[in-house]
Amino acid sequence: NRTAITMMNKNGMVTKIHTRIRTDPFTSNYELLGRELGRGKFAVVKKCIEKATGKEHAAKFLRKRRKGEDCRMDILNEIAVLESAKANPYVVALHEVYETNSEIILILECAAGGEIFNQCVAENDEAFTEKDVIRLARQILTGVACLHRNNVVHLDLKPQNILLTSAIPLGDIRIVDFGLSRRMDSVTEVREILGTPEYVAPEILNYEPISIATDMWSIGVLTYVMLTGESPFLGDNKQETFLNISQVNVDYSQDAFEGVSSLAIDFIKTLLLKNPRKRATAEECLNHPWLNGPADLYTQLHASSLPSLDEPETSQSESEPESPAPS
Ligand SMILES: Cc1cnc(Nc2ccc(CC#N)cc2)nc1Nc1cc(C2CC2)[nH]n1
Repeated sequence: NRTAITMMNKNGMVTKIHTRIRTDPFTSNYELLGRELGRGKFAVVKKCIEKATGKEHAAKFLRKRRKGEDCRMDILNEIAVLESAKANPYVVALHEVYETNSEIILILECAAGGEIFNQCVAENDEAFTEKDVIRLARQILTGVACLHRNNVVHLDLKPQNILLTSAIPLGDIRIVDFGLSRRMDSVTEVREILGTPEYVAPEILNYEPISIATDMWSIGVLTYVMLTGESPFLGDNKQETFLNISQVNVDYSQDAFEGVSSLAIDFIKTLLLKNPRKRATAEECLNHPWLNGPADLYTQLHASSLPSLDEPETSQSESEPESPAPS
């Protein structure tokens, strides 16, 4: 049972973690529930119950040895990032850490609503309304703005890594999986290829420096998926997907955005820009009119393809936006 660990990563950066790493048996204090919540290449997540309190948690089992390499430092990096985000209401909370010979086990807050991915691809009334997306996007941006203020970049933001405290009624978001995250100090340029093909930014494909703007690209993709249910760059294979990203081939047609306001499209366009320096920051996004309008009325009256349903057909062409609604 150690108290604080100071570690040096390959860039020579020193990181300190304060979470006690317990070596008594995890099963003495937790009961595993059969349901597997998620599975990554080197991790599996299962729901568990803390015996002392009866509280539900998510136990993330991380293998220390991967492809013959000792990856303990990478896991301690994930713990350090979670610790640094302890005050961030939209980042999943870290409760305890256990270590065995082969694994490190993170006991994390359980977000019972699951991945927003499920609602992104849901049909009809289970899918998000634009008003839902505005509220969720504000929470994601608030959480990411806090990470970026601490020079932490997530590098794997996607609908599978944004969870909900509750799906029905729609709860709050929790950002999870900091397995690829980095602390961006001014010196080191992170150039390894990371992330999930559909959501990675062009600079990752070109092995150019990664920055907090890399996360902003992914938020653009995430918002596109939440509003349309489609993944903007997904091709029939990896090469096609990479080409779509590199050329920023995005479908902003009224077909793709049926019933979605033109302000929402403007918002996405501030993020899906090839040049990272031109992308909006999380703070700038939070000031975008799409996220600051009179929600209901505005989005109804400005849905880019539908005339407002309760208005008689006007001579105006459908695509012309009507005068802004009275506040
Ligand atoms: C109900 C539930 C359903 N599906 C997932 N999926 C999922 C997605 C990404 C990762 C990748 C990670 N990390 C792990 C599981 N997590 C759930 N609850 C969690 C999951 C967690 C912590 C983050 C594990 N708390 N509550």
